[in-house]
Amino acid sequence: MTEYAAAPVVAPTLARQSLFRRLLRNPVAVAALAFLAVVAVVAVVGRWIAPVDPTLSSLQLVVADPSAAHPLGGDSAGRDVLSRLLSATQISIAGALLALVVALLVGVVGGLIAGYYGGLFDTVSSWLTAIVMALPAIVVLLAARAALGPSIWVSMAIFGVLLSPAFFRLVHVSVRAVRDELYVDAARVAGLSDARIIGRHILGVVRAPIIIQSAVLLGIAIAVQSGLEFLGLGDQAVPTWGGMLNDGFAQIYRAPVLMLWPSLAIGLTSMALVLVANAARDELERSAPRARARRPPAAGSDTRVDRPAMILHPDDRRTSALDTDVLLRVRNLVVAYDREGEGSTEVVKGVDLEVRRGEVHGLIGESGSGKTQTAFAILGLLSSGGHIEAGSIEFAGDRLDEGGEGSYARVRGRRIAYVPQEPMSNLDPSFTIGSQLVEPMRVVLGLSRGEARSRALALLERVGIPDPAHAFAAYPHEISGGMAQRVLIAGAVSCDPELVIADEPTTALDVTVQAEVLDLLRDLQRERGMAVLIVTHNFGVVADLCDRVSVMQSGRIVESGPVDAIFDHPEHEYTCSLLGAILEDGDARKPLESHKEITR
Ligand SMILES: Nc1ncnc2c1ncn2[C@@H]1O[C@H](COP(=O)(O)OP(=O)(O)OP(=O)(O)O)[C@@H](O)[C@H]1O
Repeated sequence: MTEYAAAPVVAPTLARQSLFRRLLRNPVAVAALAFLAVVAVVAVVGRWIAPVDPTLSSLQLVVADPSAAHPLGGDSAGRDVLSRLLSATQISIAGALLALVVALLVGVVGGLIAGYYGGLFDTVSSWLTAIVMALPAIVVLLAARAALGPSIWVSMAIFGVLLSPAFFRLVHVSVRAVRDELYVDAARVAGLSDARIIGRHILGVVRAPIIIQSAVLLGIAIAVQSGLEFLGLGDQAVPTWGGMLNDGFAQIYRAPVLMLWPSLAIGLTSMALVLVANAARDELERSAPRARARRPPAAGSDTRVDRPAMILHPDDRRTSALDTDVLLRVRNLVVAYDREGEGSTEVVKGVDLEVRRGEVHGLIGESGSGKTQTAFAILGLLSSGGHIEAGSIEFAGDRLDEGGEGSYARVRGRRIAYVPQEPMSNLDPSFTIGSQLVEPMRVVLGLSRGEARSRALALLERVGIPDPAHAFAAYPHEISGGMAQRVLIAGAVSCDPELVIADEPTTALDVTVQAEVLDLLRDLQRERGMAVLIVTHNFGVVADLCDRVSVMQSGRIVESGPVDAIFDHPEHEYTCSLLGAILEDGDARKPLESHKEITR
C-alpha cells in the first residue's frame, strides 16, 4: 500500500473547489449572480444601448405613459425613463464601486500591515479606525457635500473611507489569527519575504471573507448613494437611480410608476448582493479549514534552577574545533518571554552551543528544557513576546542577533533551513505541494518556474516519494504525515543550506516512518555535506544519527561532547540519569548498541 492510500483526509474535497464553482451549485446564488451579471452588462453598455439621449427633454414626454417608442414612459422633465434608467445604472454602480475600492485600499492594506507587523502602526491605525467608526457617516457626507459640492465621486470616495474600518477590522483579526501559524513560520524559514508571505499565505486566508464583505458593502454603498441623491444632495445633471427616485417621489400622485423602476433597480441589486454574500458565507462555513493552534508551551519548566556550568566533555576538549570549522556558535544565549503581570521569564538561561561544518549535532533534553526555543532563537522565529535578552548567535562568522530581522532573513531558507516537528501544520492547506516547493526556490535561487518545477520533482523523488508528479499536484490534506515530512525535508534541502535545524522531525510520525525519515536525513546530510542540528528527547536518535551532542536541562546545556564519549563516560548526573532511563527501556537499547558497534 502506498502512502497515498494511508493519507488522512483532513480537509473535504470542497475546500479545493473555487468559491465561485461552489456557488454555482446553489440555486439562489445562481439567480442572484445572473441578475448581477445583467446589471453589470447594463452598467457597461447601458449608455450606448439607451434608445435616446437620457438628458434630452421633450414637452410631449412630460410624465408620459409608456408607449412603443418610450417603453417606460417619460419623467417630470420629459426625458425617456428607460434611457435614464440604463445610463443611471452605469453611474450608480460606478459610484458604489468607487466607495468599495477606496474602502478596500484603506481597510485591507491597513489591516494587513497592522495585523502582520503589530507595533506602533497597529496601535495608531486601530485608534484611527475607532475614530472613523464613531463618526456619523451621513453627517460627514452632508458636510462634505456642503464644503466640496454635489459631486457623486467625491461623496463616494469619502464614503469609502468611512466604510474602510469594516475591512480593517476583518483583515486585522484574520491576520492576527494566522500570522503565528506554523506554515507562516515555515514560509519565513523557506526564505520568502514578508511581502510574499502576506500576499500568498495571509491574503489567501482573508480573501474569501473580503469577497463576502465586499458584496455586503457594495449593497450599502448603493443604498447610501441613492439616499443622498434621493434627498436631492447629488448632482442633478447626472442620471442616477437615487435622482430618478427623487423625481418619481415628487410625482407620486400623478405617476407613481416613476418610483417603481429605480426602486426595483436599487432593491433588487442590493438584495442580490446580500444573497450572494450569504450563499458564499454558507459555502465557506461548510468547508471551513481546520484551525490549528501553535503547540501550547509546556508548563512548569520556567522555574529558575541554579545548575553547575556546562561540562565540556574531555574528548570534546581534545578535539576542539578550529574557528573555521565552527558554523554556528551560540554563546550565553538567554531567551525570555514577557508575561503579563509577571515581568520577563527566562526560558533559555545561558546556552553555549557549537555546531561544526558537516556534523550532525544532537540537542537533547527533557520536555520544556528549552530546546525548541534555542532553535527558534537561532532562526529568529521566537513567538511574540519572546526576545533574546543576552548572548550572541554567530553563523559562519556573522552575528545574527545584532542585525535585527534583516540578518535572519538573509540566511533563513538560504543558508539555514528548518525541518519542523509537525509536518502537516507547516504546509499551507490552500496551496499544492508543488507550489510550496517551487516558490522558495524561485525566490532564493532565482530559478524560472520550469527549472524550479524540475528541481522540485527531482527532490521529491530523492526523498522517496513514490509518485513525485502526483505528490507535486496534491494538496497537503491528500498526503500522509510521513510524506508531508519528506516534502518538508525536500523543501529544507532545496536551496542547498549549510545548516539544517530539525526540531524533533519524527515525533508526529508512526514508528516505521520515523526510522525511514531519520535514514533519509542522514543520507541527505552525507550526500550534501551539510551540518544538521537535530532537536530530540530520544537518545536512540542521538546514537543513530549524531556526531556530537549537547544535553540540555532547564534552559541550560549541562554537558556537550562527541556522542561515543558521552555514551561511554557521561559526566553530568543529568546525562547519566537520561542514559540510565533509556538503558532500562527495551526499545531504545537497540539503536544505542548498534551505534556502538558501528562506531567502534
Ligand atoms: N510562546 C511562548 N510564550 C511563553 N513561554 C513559552 C512559549 N513557548 C515556549 N515557552 C516556554 O519555554 C520553555 C521551553 O520550551 P521549549 O518548547 O523550548 O521546550 P522543549 O525543550 O523544546 O520541549 P519539547 O521537547 O516538549 O518540545 C517552556 O517552559 C515553555 O513553557
